[in-house]
Amino acid sequence: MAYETILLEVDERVGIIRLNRPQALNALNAQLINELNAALDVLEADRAIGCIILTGSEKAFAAGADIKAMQNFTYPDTYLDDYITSWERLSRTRKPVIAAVAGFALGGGCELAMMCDFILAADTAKFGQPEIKLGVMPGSGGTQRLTRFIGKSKAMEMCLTGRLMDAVEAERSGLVSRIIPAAELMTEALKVAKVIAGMSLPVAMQTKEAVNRSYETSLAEGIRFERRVFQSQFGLAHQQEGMSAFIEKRPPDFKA
Ligand SMILES: CC(C)=CC(=O)SCCNC(=O)CCNC(=O)[C@H](O)C(C)(C)COP(=O)(O)OP(=O)(O)OC[C@H]1O[C@@H](n2cnc3c(N)ncnc32)[C@H](O)[C@@H]1OP(=O)(O)O
Repeated sequence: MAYETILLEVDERVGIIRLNRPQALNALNAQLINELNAALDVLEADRAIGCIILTGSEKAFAAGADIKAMQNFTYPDTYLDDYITSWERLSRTRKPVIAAVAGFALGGGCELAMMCDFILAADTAKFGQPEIKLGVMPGSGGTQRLTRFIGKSKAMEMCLTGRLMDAVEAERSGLVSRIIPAAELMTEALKVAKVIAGMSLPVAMQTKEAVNRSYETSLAEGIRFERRVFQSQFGLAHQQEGMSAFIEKRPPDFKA
């Protein structure tokens, strides 16, 4: 497939998807979401890929849903076409996904970043859910995920006022895992992604699934799930390889 609004590249076992509508600060329209979803399908189907990075430009990860495209939508348009549901494809990605965010991650852009497994933020990053200023509310998980990340009080303030949060506040609040100088963001993201891609792919995917389970279930149920999956990993050759490598004082080779 030829992509126009994203760039897709592979570096060793890492798939890098770069949102690429610079003239509109990567505003998210149907074409971009379709291309993003198609790229995710490609990377998920390729067993050589162990981790995915989603990133944007220096100025904007994504400035939100394309306001010009949705300005004249009617309620039947949004309801009958189930507007925005297709954006959730990212949250169903089974392989680990890192968001590398520089500049604006607003509205749907912040929501896409939160659908990733963790966020590495450049010191230039700015997060926010300013939809209320447009007369609507977040529609792609913002009210739910932001609240889980940073707690009710801060999420409520951000969603009700549209206030933006800088990288320092985002790190302090638990929205991002780390702040990185903007010039080093992609180098560092790639380094982290390669570490993950060097692990056993099934174990990394199961670990992701188990951590995500903690959002959706009781503690007892989550721990039962973790225990069953952990026990099943003793059926993988990668368990033998990982533990033998430790004992033999050599790096593990999880490629096979
Ligand atoms: C409602 C749902 C479901 C989800 C949403 O995400 S709603 C959108 C939420 N996002 C926003 O409200 C942010 C809108 N953008 C801005 O406030 C500003 O663009 C900015 C603060 C991010 C950057 O300001 P700056 O002055 O540096 O740049 P601009 O001149 O404003 O933008 C450059 C260029 O990009 C177009 N742009 C920016 N954001 C969007 C967007 N979300 N949709 C469509 N187009 C966008 C902007 O119009 C301008 O284009 P022109 O040069 O053609 O005017």
